[in-house]
Amino acid sequence: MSGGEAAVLAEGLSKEYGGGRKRVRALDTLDLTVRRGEVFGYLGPNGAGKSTTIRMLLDLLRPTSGTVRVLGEEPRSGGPGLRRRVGYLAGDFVIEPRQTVGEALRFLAELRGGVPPMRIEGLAERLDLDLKRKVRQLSKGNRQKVGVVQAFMHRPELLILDEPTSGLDPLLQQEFLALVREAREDGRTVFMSSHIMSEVQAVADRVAVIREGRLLTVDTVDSLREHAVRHVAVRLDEGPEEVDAEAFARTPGVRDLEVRPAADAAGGSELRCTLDGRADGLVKALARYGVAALELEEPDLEEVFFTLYNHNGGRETGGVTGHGA
Ligand SMILES: Nc1ncnc2c1ncn2[C@@H]1O[C@H](COP(=O)(O)OP(=O)(O)OP(=O)(O)O)[C@@H](O)[C@H]1O
Repeated sequence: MSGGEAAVLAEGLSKEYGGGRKRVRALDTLDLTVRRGEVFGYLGPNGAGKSTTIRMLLDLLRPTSGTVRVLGEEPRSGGPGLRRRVGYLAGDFVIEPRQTVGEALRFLAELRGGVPPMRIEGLAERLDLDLKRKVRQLSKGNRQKVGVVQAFMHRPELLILDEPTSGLDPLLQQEFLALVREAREDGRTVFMSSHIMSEVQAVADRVAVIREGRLLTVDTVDSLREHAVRHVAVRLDEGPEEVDAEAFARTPGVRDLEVRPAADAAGGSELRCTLDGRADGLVKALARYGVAALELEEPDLEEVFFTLYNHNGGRETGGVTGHGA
């Protein structure tokens, strides 16, 4: 095993479906490195190419061109040995409907070289999954839980999760995110795709954003947050006529400035603006005044993604939501 290598390495990875006039370029010369031990979010709207990428990592699809390595091996030649080191949750996870959940999981556990029954029971309990139910009786959310358990149960070095929280209710999404954090604490690597920023920002160290098969950006969540737009509201003791609005408007990062009399009759004024990036300039400009109250909204990374999706490359895309749709 080559511990120093990246968990996932893709170079010039491209995939085309179909031929002739029906040809679809689903992925276009993608370069990607997922480091060992990180939680890596893979974000993009529907149809961006996320599942296509993931299927190539698992050798369920072969690239049209380019190369990919997973845990230092080529998916194509890694065989069962490599598959045991990886936990995979497919976007369209399906299992044999006639078995009970427990039987299905025990069967999958055998394929992965064995898993202590307590481990399966513990995960099922955390996700509130009944092992005695027949698979065919399960709701979509419960089937997704089976998918989560089978991906995590053998403590794989690398977890590859395609839209893992789809169908899970909010409480279980939290439990799922706790599992992801625990995997990272154990030094394992998680690669998870999503079209929802909020769930990824809660756990990911870095995120890649793709659209129409191309990589738009790769960055740490912290850095994205630092560069994100925030809405600011400040209550000043001074009235609007005493506030130098122009000086504020010139402050680096400040946009959409408004200064108006405070809503109540107590005098003073209310300053509102949006802030791009760091807050230093604004804080220094405010220091000249009496600041009665200050609200600095947490940066909304969803806005960053809307901007990336909609302004990079010019064409509009849909399919991005801010909530667990
Ligand atoms: N088997 C296929 N044959 C033809 N085109 C395909 C096939 N699979 C995917 N595509 C197309 O390739 C593009 C990328 O699809 P992909 O499923 O990888 O996107 P995705 O980001 O995973 O989106 P979603 O979240 O909707 O699954 C889309 O335009 C899709 O229509």
